[in-house]
Amino acid sequence: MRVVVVGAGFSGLAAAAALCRGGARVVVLEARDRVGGRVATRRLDDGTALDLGAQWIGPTQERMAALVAEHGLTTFPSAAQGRPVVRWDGRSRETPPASVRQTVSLLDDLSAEVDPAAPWRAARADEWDRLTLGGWLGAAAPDPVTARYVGRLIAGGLLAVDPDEVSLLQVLFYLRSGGGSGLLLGMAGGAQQDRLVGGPALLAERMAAALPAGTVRSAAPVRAVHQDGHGVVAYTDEGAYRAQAAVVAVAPALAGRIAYAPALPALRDALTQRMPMGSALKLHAVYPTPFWRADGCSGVTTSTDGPLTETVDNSTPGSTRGVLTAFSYGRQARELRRLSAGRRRAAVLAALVELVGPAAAGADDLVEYDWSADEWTRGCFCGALTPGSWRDHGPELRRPVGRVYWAGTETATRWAGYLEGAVLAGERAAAEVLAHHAA
Ligand SMILES: Cc1cc2nc3c(=O)[nH]c(=O)nc-3n(C[C@H](O)[C@H](O)[C@H](O)COP(=O)(O)OP(=O)(O)OC[C@H]3O[C@@H](n4cnc5c(N)ncnc54)[C@H](O)[C@@H]3O)c2cc1C
Ligand SMILES: [Mg+2]
Repeated sequence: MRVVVVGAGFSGLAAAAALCRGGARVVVLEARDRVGGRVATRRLDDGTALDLGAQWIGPTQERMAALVAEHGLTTFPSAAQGRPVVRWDGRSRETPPASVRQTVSLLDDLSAEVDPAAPWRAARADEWDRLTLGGWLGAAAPDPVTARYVGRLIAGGLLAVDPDEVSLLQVLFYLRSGGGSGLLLGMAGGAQQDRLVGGPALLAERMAAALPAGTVRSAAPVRAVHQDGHGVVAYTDEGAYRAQAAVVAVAPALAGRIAYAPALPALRDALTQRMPMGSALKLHAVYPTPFWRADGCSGVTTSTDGPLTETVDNSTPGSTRGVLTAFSYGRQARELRRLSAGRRRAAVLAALVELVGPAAAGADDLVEYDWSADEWTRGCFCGALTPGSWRDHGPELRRPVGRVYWAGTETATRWAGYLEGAVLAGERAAAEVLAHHAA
């Protein structure tokens, strides 16, 4: 059997490997001139490596751990020594008040009622999907500052959206899919625990290299997918690829930009119109040294206000330079995007000064990459359904359309939105193809 995979991100690469193991002949068509999708490494002239896209893996992300080992790579723990700073309504403290833990625990409790494979079946699904996280926090959080902080951390930190543009149900799904807030928000013991030596782009390259020679065609954007009773044809600018089945391993927002013949069923197409990509900016401030460590600070900050929701010490072992990586989400990221590069740099450095002290003004460099402006990603970290969309459109996330199967991290039921979810989704789609079409 011949199968065409659209997209050589982690999901497409994992699907291709699983299909090959199952005896299929596979071609992976990738729009970019590189594999990996939402991962990329930038090397500074002194060798300091910056992960512009995904970078962390952690406990319970078993497929990623296995792939790292299988492809001869290793991890190192994220830097976490020293005191964190919580910027709370204009003042600095070391930990957030107990009201934060209480409010996040309420979310964890509610998420226990959501099956990540079918969130629309939760007893209170309709109520929770009508309500935005911001609306829920307004009533459930004990005070407005707690509401703001939790909104920024959960809607922003997890989905890169504003609390007012995401439903409570979507948030509960996401919390459940990643195993709860303790895992999702954690550095040591959580999703931000480890980084890959050489960066995740290197793993993607090795996954591609392990496929039979010639499997991956890069610089081959798929413009159209046609199907009939006999097979599918994927059209690129260079040629047509025939197969028995196709796995589309891109986010729904991008899958919807491909032309299908026959046209997609109404509900499936409507799903692609209701799952916008998040709005995160990941910015790396590069310093001669990690100066914050001398003050006993970890470089890990969170805040209730300002353009940056969180920062981490992202310095790399082997480099003497200090890297402070900052994240801006939703509306704050959109406001930063509207500024000129010079003004954005000034705004980011001013925010860093407030978080870690005056030395933050002396950055050698501020390295940014805007995934929202990248035509083959269009936003990050992932896509999320808009409020009110789960009941009618959620069931279409993984439902095949004839010979076309859907992968990509957005379709995962475990670790959706993460590299782990991407791999699991690719392997699930591959299993569906192998089960329905004779090898
Ligand atoms: C800044 C940032 C930070 C992140 N941090 C983390 C993290 O620390 N840990 C974590 O686990 N996850 C993180 N994520 C999320 C993670 O990157 C994604 O979940 C994962 O990479 C998604 O993989 P995918 O294969 O589903 O999609 P993608 O990586 O988007 O792959 C899709 C591929 O399809 C290609 N493509 C698109 N359209 C077409 C077309 N028409 N024809 C052919 N090819 C096409 C794209 O070029 C791309 O290569 C982060 C993401 C970003 C951007
Ligand atoms: Mg992919």
